[in-house]
Amino acid sequence: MVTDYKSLLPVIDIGPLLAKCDDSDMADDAGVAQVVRKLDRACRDVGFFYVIGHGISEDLINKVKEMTHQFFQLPYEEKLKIKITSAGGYRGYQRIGVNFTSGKQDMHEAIDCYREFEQGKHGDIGKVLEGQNQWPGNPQEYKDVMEEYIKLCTDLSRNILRGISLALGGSPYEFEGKMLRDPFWVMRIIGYPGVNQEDVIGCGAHTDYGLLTLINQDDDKTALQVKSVDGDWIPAIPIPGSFICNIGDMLTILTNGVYESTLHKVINNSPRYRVCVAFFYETNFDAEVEPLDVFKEKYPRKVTSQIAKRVVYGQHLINKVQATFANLVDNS
Ligand SMILES: N=C(N)NCCCC[C@H](N)C(=O)O
Ligand SMILES: O=C(O)CCC(=O)C(=O)O
Ligand SMILES: [Fe+2]
Repeated sequence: MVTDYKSLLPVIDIGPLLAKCDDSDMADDAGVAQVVRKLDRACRDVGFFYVIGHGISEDLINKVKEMTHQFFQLPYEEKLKIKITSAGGYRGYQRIGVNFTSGKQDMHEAIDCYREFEQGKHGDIGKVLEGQNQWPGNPQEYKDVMEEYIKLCTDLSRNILRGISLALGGSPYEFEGKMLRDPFWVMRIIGYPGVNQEDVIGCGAHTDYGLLTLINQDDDKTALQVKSVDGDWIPAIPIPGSFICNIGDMLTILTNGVYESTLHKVINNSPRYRVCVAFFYETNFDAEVEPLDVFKEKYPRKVTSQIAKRVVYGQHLINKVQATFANLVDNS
C-alpha cells in the first residue's frame, strides 16, 4: 500500500512501539528496537516522518478534515463570530492575511486553539494567551470531536516520544520528567485557498515551537514542503490515514542539538482548497527548557542551530505569537 506513494520522507509503522509502550522493558523487544532505529534515522536525517500504525481511526482523522472544510466554506460573517483577538488570548478565527511569517503575509485562514488554563496560572507570560477557545458552532459536533481528537493526539505524541527517548539512548521516559509533567498543547486548524501559482506562499518557512507536531492534511493535494540537509525542498506527499510528524524547537534544546527542528513551508499550488489540522505537543508552559543531563553527557553540543541553549517555553511561544499577529487590530 504505502509504497504506492513514492514518499521521499521516511514512513514509520509505530504499531510495535505502541504495543509495548506501557512496559518499562519495552527496549528489549525486537519490534520496538526496529521502530526505534527508524525514529533515530528519521530524526537525524530530516526531522520529518510519516507515522502509520498509530491506532487513531481513519474515520476520525477524515471527520476532522471534513468538518474543517465545512467550517471554512461558511460565509465570512459566520466565521467572524469566533474572531481572534489579542484580548481573548489570540484564540479563534483569523482571516486570510492576518498571519505573518518572517514579516510576510501568509495565504491562509485558520482557527488557533491553545490548552486552556486558569487565570494567573502562568503569570505575566501566560496572560497573553489567557482566554477560552472559540470552537465553531457549525458543524455542531465540532468541539466534541476535536476534544476527543486532542486527547488521542496527546497520548500518541507521548508514546512516540518514548520511542524517540530510546532512540537517543535514554530510558523511555526522558521526556516525562519535570519539564514535561503538565504538557501544553496548541492546535491550528488551517485552510489554504487554491491559487494555482507557485509564488503565493500559504505559510512561510518556519520551524515549529514545541516538542512534536502531528499533521493531518488533505489526501489529494501536495502543499507542505520540508527543507532537507542538502537545502532542497522535499514535498510531503499525503499518505491517507497517516500523520506527518516533525520535531520542534524544544526537542532541539532538550537533545542538545542532536535532533533539530526542520524548516518547512506550505504552497498550495493547486486550484482546490486545502485543509490541514496541526496538533502541537509541547513541554509544560512554564518549563525552563535546557538540554537534559542524560543527553549532555552523551552528546557534546553540535552548534548548528539558531535556537538558544535555554528558553522558557511559554516565552518562546508568545514571542512567536506576537510576531505572527503584530498587525492584529482587535476592533477591525
Ligand atoms: N505553532 C506553529 N508552529 N505555528 C506555525 C504558524 C505559522 C508560522 C508563524 N507565523 C511564525 O512566524 O512562526
Ligand atoms: O499546512 C501544513 O501542512 C503545515 C502547517 C504548519 O506547518 C504549521 O501550522 O505549523
Ligand atoms: Fe509548522
